[in-house]
Amino acid sequence: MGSSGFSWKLADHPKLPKGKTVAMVVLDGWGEANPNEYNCIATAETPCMDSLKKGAPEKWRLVRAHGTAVGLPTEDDMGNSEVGHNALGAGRIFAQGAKLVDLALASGKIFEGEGFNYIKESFANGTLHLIGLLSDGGVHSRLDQLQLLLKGVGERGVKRVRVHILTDGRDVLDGSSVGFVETLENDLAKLREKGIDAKIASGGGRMNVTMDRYENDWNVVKRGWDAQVLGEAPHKFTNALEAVKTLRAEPKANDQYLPPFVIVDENGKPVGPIVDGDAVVTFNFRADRMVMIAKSLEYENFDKFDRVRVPKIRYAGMLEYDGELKLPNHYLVSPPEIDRTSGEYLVKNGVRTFACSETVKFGHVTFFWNGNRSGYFNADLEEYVEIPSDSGITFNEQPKMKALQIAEKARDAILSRKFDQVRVNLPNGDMVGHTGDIEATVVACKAADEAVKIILDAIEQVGGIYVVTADHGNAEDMVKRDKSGKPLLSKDGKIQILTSHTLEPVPIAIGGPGLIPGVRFRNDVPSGGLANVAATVINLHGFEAPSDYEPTLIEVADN
Ligand SMILES: O=C(O)[C@H](O)COP(=O)(O)O
Ligand SMILES: [Mn+2]
Ligand SMILES: [Mn+2]
Repeated sequence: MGSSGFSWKLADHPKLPKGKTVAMVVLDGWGEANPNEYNCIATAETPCMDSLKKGAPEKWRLVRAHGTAVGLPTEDDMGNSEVGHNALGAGRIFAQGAKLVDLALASGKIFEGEGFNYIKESFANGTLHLIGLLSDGGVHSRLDQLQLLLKGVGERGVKRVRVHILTDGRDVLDGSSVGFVETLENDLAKLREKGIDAKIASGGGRMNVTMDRYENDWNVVKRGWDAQVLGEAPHKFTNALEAVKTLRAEPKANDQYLPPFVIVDENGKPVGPIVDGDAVVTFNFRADRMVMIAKSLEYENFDKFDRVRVPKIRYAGMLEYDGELKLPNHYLVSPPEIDRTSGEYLVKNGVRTFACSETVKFGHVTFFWNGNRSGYFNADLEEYVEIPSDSGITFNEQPKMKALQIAEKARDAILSRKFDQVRVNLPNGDMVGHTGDIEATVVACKAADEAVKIILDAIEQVGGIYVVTADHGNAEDMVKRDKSGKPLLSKDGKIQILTSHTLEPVPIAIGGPGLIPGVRFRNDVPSGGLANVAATVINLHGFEAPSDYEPTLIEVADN
């Protein structure tokens, strides 16, 4: 124990034994909603998850996974993987990036910090480039924050601004990109009225350009580099609105996957390549899909693709995206300090941990789980296994994804008895849900359910315990609804497919032969959320949770 009285040592739980293998299963994008034709989870055959639900209320319940329960600004904010896994792993609710940026913009502190002062030095002789996701989704970025940033730099001496847009259609409705570009163009026109040379310089769909994650496909980042830095892309337009409208008119085009484009002047010259002396800000607050571009902009030694020309720039992230890598070096807003996560506590108390997912969600059960920290706490006690995801496809083409392989790895880890906690993320409901393909999402949910069954069977064999939950909703509702809950129709009478997450609560189930008699969900934490899960899991490993953690969801009744 240090002089402050702090200790990593967890007290023994008075009733719950140690040494049981605990499987911690996170179904990504798996919320609870009434059955109907747009609820892919209800439509799919999910016998395993259905049987868990029969354990309600003692072994199955719902927890909150959106809004303030996960540190987001308002109850209208849907949950997402970052805040969901942060809460699951850290056991406390931290004000998250979205909120911290809001506060920094409202107080003006964002314009006084080290990061802003650093990029400001380029304002006199260079261009300020803003790169990020253009939508009001609030998952990775928010349009109103970009607007305030533009206004703020305009008031602080910027002479030339170029915005490199990434269209969304994943956290917001497909087709909404057009309206967001119009709004941004209005704002840029206002800056021009003030004598600032402000334009959109390039663009592309977020899943095709720049916003890859966990190094699944560096080509995505390269396409962005080519357009943003080199000013090269297969499509050239003189105006961004025309670009987005034209590219969207192609068969099967959608906002998420628009090809890269650059904006050129009347002579065909790109209006905003990034050159020596410029400043760059990536304005997304969320980390996972900014780490790769941050590396490409910041690292001197970089071999993931040929950058061709590496401009000498001042670069800042909206936030620091990786606390362990200190990436990037400069940022406008400090990230939440997510410390003392359950992963770190458990490892420091000797709990041997195995974590696994496929690439697209691998960082969720490692990096996000551990408070946006990469790497192991103790490589002797931990093993993190990444199964390579398919790349270059949309996941409705392969809706089963790697669920089976993840489950088999988890099963083997459980049966090996080398680990006390085996933690996985099953991506299907979420990744296929984001494609908006209802049929494929039903297949995806079935595959996830089969994977859960494999893991629970292994837990049965070793006398262990399982915790099955989810990080936020997605596949349980695939249609945009009006306030009364009725599906919204577009002008041509078609339903509007919801590709995004939802505001729904998620299930949590506990069980397995290792659960001692009397363990059940308490009924005095009705508003429990994802942050209550960490204390629950710590208890199931036989320890008391740290006193400042959100309360456990379980109790041991005297039988
Ligand atoms: O990044 C994404 O894929 C979406 O914006 C959010 O999905 P996730 O929070 O489940 O990763
Ligand atoms: Mn998720
Ligand atoms: Mn998602």
